[in-house]
Amino acid sequence: MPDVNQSQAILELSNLQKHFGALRVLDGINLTVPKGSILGMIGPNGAGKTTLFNVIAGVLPVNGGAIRFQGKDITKVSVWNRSRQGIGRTYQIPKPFSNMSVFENVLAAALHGGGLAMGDASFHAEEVLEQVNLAHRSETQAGELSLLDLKRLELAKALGSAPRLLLLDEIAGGLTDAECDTLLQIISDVSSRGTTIVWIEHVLRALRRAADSIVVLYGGKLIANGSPDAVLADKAVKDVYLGAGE
Ligand SMILES: Nc1ncnc2c1ncn2[C@@H]1O[C@H](COP(=O)(O)OP(=O)(O)OP(=O)(O)O)[C@@H](O)[C@H]1O
Repeated sequence: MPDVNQSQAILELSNLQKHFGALRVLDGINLTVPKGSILGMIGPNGAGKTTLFNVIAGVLPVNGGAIRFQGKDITKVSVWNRSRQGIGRTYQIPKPFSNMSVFENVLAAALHGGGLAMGDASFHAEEVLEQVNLAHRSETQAGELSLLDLKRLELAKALGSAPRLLLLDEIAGGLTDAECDTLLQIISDVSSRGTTIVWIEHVLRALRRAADSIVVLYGGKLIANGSPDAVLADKAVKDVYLGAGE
């Protein structure tokens, strides 16, 4: 990753620590995410990737270290406030309100996550559904969607709060190659509109195509950080991760 001075950084993690009892899941994470970039994150199962997202989003408190977002220390800021400040996320297992329509799900995100008033939230929800190509299913109950459309909805819900930083947690999992390409197109469009993306993903072909750089989490630390080609060719990375098979 190129050197980034503070004005170009949207997110800065300094010596982050997160422990579950004796388990040091995050053990001194230092990371600077440049504004406008797509940063891929990989690591073996259980490495702590989702925990890192939970810490950045404010769902879990840290045991040490600091998180700066858009130049401000947000280490002790509530999850609700972080969302209002511009941190959005998707979940590994999408859990929309199944009995609500697609539109209502995104509207709820815009109202609660984004803090928009009803009129603005409604307008924004329509825009976001256009952006992820789900507008034609606005009135469909979320529980009736195909996997790809569920992923589109998960993305739309995250975009509902108009994030400046979007955390994607394994959004390409379970899709066919063609479906993955469709999703990549949408994510690339989100990025080109100025949203910074940190993307945890096991589908490496997706990161290879989309990411500006990739970091590898292992043993509580980031053991690699560089261009997709360099990181995925790195011997230490292959040993701890790719050994499991791409
Ligand atoms: N709330 C919690 N309490 C105790 N241990 C937890 C908690 N959340 C996660 N862990 C543990 O922390 C470790 C990291 O889990 P995490 O889900 O962050 O890994 P991951 O890298 O996202 O894995 P995967 O690729 O399988 O999604 C695991 O050993 C997990 O069991």
